Amino acid sequence: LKGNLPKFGVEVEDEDAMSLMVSQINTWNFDLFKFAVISKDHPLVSMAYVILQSERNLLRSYNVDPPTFIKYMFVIEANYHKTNPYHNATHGADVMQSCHVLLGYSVVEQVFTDLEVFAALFASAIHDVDHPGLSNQFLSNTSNELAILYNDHAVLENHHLATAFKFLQEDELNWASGMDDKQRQLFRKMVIDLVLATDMSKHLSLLADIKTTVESSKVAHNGKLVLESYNERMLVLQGIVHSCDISSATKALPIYKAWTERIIEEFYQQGDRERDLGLNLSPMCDRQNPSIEKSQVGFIDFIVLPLWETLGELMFPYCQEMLSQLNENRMYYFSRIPESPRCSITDEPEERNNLISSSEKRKNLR
Ligand SMILES: COc1ccc(C2=NN(C3CCN(c4nc(N)nc5sccc45)CC3)C(=O)[C@@H]3CC=CC[C@H]23)cc1OC
Ligand SMILES: [Mg+2]
Repeated sequence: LKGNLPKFGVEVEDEDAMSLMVSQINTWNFDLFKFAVISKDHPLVSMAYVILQSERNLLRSYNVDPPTFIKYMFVIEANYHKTNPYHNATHGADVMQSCHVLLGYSVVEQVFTDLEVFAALFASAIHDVDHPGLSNQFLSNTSNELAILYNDHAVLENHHLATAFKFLQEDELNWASGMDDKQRQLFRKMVIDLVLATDMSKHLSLLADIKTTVESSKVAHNGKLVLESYNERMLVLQGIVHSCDISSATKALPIYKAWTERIIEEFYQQGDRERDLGLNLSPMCDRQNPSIEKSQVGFIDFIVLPLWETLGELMFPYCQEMLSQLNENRMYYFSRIPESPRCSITDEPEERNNLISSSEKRKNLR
């Protein structure tokens, strides 16, 4: 079935503009929003084709029929909700492209087999398919059928995986029929382990395990990571995919701000439903009590920075640009944390004179 596929997997208006973007596919500050426009709203199909076929020639390595693979990716892309401000196909393409950049660094290149690289890139592409724009906690709190089906454990992540693999069962979408059974079994196992590791409730244990590996990891004389067991290799790949899933704050500020606006609007939409249902509002979900700047600083300080610092150690000297961008982005939001609302005592004129305003305090701190 060798239909003549378009150069980028999908028909585009402006081949030159697309070629120019694709020439930047290995850069960290790739503009996925622009790419979504140029690919005529097929960012995931074209990203998957460009990376797996044109850049890495992985489809041929596993006898994957390109037209079948493209048909499958169109179905995956169509099952990302376009109406989600954040968890849509552009996010899937973003995590896949970020993963492609990290796996291209020499410190990990040649360390992982082609099948492991293929599994990590594919897992990134499908890791949020059919995301409802609601959190695991919300699905459990509302006894959603998915929470019942998966017994409140990694509900979304189990659903993304089951959705992606269910489509693979359909003959006209089964691009993996060319793999031998052993490869297909290992590929499936790795993709499952990788997507389940994107569940934020696993973050602290994953980070602790990666830290242990960093301490023990022997970086060979040629500057390559030496990873013995399957578990160690999987752990590093899980760390890479999870880091890419929460990489927004390490990107150029305009890109980071765009992702922040999107996740906050998605959280607000969940909060609107929680308010209507008389449920307690989840953190960061109350549009009537916005805390965007504080939430970003908190997310960076407690989650993103500790993870990326550890990844920076593991992949040293790579990932240093991400860390400096992360600090710059942190300062952007930290310096915009609004003054705390005045408390009652400042209503009395004499008390007000005694209190240094919080912005003056902050100035002194700088
Ligand atoms: C661009 O900006 C963002 C992008 C994504 C998210 C996400 N956030 N969370 C959780 C993170 C922990 N969360 C926290 N909860 C509490 N109580 N305190 C605190 S302090 C700090 C956080 C926090 C809950 C949401 C998810 O699971 C998403 C699905 C998968 C990966 C990351 C996604 C967040 C962003 O900016 C905040
Ligand atoms: Mg997810």
